[in-house]
Amino acid sequence: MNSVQPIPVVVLSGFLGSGKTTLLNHLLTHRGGTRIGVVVNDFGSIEIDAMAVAGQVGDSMVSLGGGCLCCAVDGSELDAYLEKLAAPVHRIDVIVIEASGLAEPQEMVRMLVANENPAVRYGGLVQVVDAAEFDATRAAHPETDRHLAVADLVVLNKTDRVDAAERARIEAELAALAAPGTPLVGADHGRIDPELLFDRRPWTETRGQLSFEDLLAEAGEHEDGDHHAAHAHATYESVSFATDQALSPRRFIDFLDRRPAGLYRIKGFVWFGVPGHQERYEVHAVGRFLRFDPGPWGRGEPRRTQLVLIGKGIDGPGLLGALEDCREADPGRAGPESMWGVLRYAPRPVEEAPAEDAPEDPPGGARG
Ligand SMILES: Nc1nc2c(ncn2[C@@H]2O[C@H](COP(=O)(O)OP(=O)(O)OP(=O)(O)O)[C@@H](O)[C@H]2O)c(=O)[nH]1
Repeated sequence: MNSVQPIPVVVLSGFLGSGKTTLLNHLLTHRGGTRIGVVVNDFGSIEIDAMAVAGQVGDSMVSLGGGCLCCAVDGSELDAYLEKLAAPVHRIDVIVIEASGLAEPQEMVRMLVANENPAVRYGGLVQVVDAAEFDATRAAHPETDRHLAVADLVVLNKTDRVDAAERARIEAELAALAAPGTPLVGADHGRIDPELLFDRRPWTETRGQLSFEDLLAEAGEHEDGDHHAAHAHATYESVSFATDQALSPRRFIDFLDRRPAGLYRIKGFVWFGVPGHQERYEVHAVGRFLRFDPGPWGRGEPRRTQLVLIGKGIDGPGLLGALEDCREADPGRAGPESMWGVLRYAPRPVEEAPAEDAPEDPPGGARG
């Protein structure tokens, strides 16, 4: 059985000039030891420094050429690019697609969800909004509202260009346009915490020996850390939860369904212990987007649940209490139907999985 987890593919969408490239540059320079694969329309605006620091120049960078990504590339072409990026030799941890400012994000999401390559998985849709141009963009491009409705995370960028009252007004409008519970993050020059989108590996985890490039990037991180990165981190809170008891799949899904909008990200793994579903379920939530990836436990690895929750203005003790209430003392008695809620958010069973471990047909797709 293949224990390598599929690489999440995050789509960065937003109207022309909203700040997608700026945000992508920020992610590239604050990625820690994480290796980011990038798919963009053109490299013109990606800072060469960021690319060099990220060690992404060369084969793992893929340009789709000019024009609108969705229109210019059909599904099979995108699949080929993703396959190239996902080749084990690149050791890519996350792929970010910067959709052209004119792209229909739904189309991109559809292509990714339909992608049959087991090496990648759809990882959520981030919609970047220009605070200063919000009204003008909506008036000229009514499809903006539709794009907001399908976003998993909304980034209100260019907050430096509006005053507090204007920002509050736009935030209220965005909350009404986005699906209920969609988190909204404010940003100045795209400076969001990269942890909202992917796990940042520490340098030591990915490198045996630091190369010159790594040292350069590390120095850059520390230098910058005093300003942007540290600032971004300071505005978020994170809470950790761990238990050796199994979690009730029904209660955990209920917890996730009711998660507050300020809870931007959840990552970790869960042990449900339900007969036929003894795998380790990796959980990954970005905003409203939710995904479970079942996989094998390591040899001798204790069965347990470990989660990190990241958000702003979240009630840490309340969340931990709610997670404690999800614990299940006797998971062996649960029927397979108790897993349906979880399996709705899991990918199709992998072919190599032993028959007795293969999940039943889930009653829905993997989209949250
Ligand atoms: N004042 C201000 N300017 C910003 C901010 N974010 C980005 N910009 C500027 O806005 C312009 C457009 O930003 P980009 O990151 O290129 O936007 P984009 O969405 O990638 O643009 P397209 O590729 O044309 O769709 C650039 O001049 C940025 O420097 C911000 O938060 N505040």
